[in-house]
Amino acid sequence: MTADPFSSRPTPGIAASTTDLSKVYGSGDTRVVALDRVSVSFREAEFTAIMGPSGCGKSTLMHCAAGLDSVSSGSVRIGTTELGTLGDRHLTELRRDRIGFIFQAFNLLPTLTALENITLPLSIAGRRPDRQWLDRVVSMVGLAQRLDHRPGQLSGGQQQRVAVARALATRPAIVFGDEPTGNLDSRAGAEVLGFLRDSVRELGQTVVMVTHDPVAASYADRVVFLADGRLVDEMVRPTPDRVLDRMKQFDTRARTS
Ligand SMILES: Nc1ncnc2c1ncn2[C@@H]1O[C@H](COP(=O)(O)OP(=O)(O)OP(=O)(O)O)[C@@H](O)[C@H]1O
Repeated sequence: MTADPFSSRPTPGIAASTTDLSKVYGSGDTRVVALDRVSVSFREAEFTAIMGPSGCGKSTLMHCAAGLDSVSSGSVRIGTTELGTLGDRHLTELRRDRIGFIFQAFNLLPTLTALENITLPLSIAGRRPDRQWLDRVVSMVGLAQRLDHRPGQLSGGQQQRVAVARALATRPAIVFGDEPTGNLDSRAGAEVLGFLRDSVRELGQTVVMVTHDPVAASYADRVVFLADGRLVDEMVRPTPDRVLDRMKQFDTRARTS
């Protein structure tokens, strides 16, 4: 019998989850265990930051959870759908229709206007934009006056706002950001983080963001900490100082072990 990815019951309020997720790169001398049996849930309408020392597996976790990378063992769910049961075509459709992505590099198409970039995922999917939703997203990120501009005519912060609006345009089940403010100065970064938080508070979006910046993490509702490929801690209602203190413990441990 073929496994039906839609058959099993979802856990209410969970937008995405991993169960005993492991990811191993290479083999023999070059074998790296990037993730070691990580089980984590991302609740709906919650903003989660993933933190931890460099090389601890943050990006790998995000890429596996978003179906951008294969897993070595364990499972990943987006809503009710277990990604391991999907073939390539269904996985591509799921990424396109149900996941929004924001990367450090804005990844906008230079020849398209801001509006065309924002609606591109919908155009590719052959979907009509939900006008009301689009208007809310565009006004939330403050781009109403810039929709006809091309990326080259926008500042870095404005370009990343276009990328945020593009990620939200399809009204995805979950938005994943990999260091979304990594290329921005602190003011533009704060704006983008504010918009991500607003998308959670005002629009009920679910956002998961990888960051190394305690200030960025403090915009989240919850921070999960990875170390050496394992989930080691979590913090609710983080502040920059508390996150910084927690990160310092990793540094101390690394120096004394
Ligand atoms: N394609 C790959 N091939 C081999 N090893 C990899 C690959 N991608 C990542 N790794 C290794 O897996 C581990 C986790 O990498 P990952 O990029 O997820 O860490 P990270 O926490 O995001 O790091 P950083 O904060 O420095 O970006 C690291 O040891 C890394 O060297």
